[in-house]
Amino acid sequence: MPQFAANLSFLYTEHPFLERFAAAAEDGFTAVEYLFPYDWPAHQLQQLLRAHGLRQVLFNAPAGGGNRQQVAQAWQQGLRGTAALEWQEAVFRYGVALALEYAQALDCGQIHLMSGLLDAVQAREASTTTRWLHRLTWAAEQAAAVGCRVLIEPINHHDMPGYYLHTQQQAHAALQTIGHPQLGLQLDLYHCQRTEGDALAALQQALPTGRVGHIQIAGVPGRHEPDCGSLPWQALFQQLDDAQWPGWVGCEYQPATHTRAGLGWLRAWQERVV
Ligand SMILES: O=C(O)[C@@H](O)C(=O)CO
Ligand SMILES: [Mg+2]
Repeated sequence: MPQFAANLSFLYTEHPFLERFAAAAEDGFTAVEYLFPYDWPAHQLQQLLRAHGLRQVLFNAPAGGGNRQQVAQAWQQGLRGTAALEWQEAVFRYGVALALEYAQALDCGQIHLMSGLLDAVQAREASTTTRWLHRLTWAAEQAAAVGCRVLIEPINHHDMPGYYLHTQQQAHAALQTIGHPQLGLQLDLYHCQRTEGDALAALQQALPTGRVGHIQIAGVPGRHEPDCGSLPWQALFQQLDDAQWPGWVGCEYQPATHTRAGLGWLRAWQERVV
C-alpha cells in the first residue's frame, strides 16, 4: 500500500504550523512534508518530529534569497526558485547549501529544487536549459556528498504561470540528459492531470524509469481531497501497489472543509486493501 505523508503547508492549517505535527500524528500519519523549514531552527523541528514519531520525507530548497533574511521573505515576494534563472548562481548555491544543512539535521533524504519563473522568451532560450541542467548537476553532486537526493517537479501553468518546469516531458528529458542517480522526479499527479491530462499514463511512463523519488496528490481541478474531481486516485494507488513503489505519497491538497473530516478517502483506501 502506498505510504502517505501529510503536507503541513496544506493540511492542518486550522492549527499554527508547529502544532500541525501533533495533529498529523493523531490522524495516523507517520511522515510529513512541507514547503520550507527555514523559519525555525532545525533542532526545534527535529524535536517535534521525534516527539510525534514522524519522519520528514521532503521539503523545498529556498524559493530565493542569498541570506537568511531574504530566504524568509522569498516566497511572499513571489519568488519560485532560482535553478533556471540568469544571474542567480550564488543565490542558487546558497539555497542548496542551506537546504542540505537542514536535510541532514532533519534526516530527510530528498529536497525539491524549484526552477523559477521566466518570461516566454527566456523560457525558450537554449541557454536557459543549459544553465538549468548545469545547476541541477551541481546540486545532485552536492546532495550525493551528504547522502541526499534532489528532485524536480513540473508545476502547471494554471496555478503558477511562467514556471519554467511545467511538463513531464521537460522533466524526463532533463533527468535522462543528466543521468545522475541523486537527481529524481517529484511527480505531482495533481499538476499533471490539471493541465497535461492523464495522470495515470504519466505514472505508467515514469515508474519504469526508476527516477520517481516522490509523488504528490490532490483532486482535480479544485486541489481539494483526491476524491473530489477527476483524478483517478484509486487506479493510481493501485498502480503504485502493483509496482511496489517504495516511496512516499504527499497529501498536498487544500481540505474542502476541515482536514480530519476530509480524510475519508484515505480511510476508505486503507480499509479496502488491508
Ligand atoms: O506542487 C506544489 O505546489 C509544491 O509541491 C511545491 O513545491 C511548490 O509550490
Ligand atoms: Mg507539488
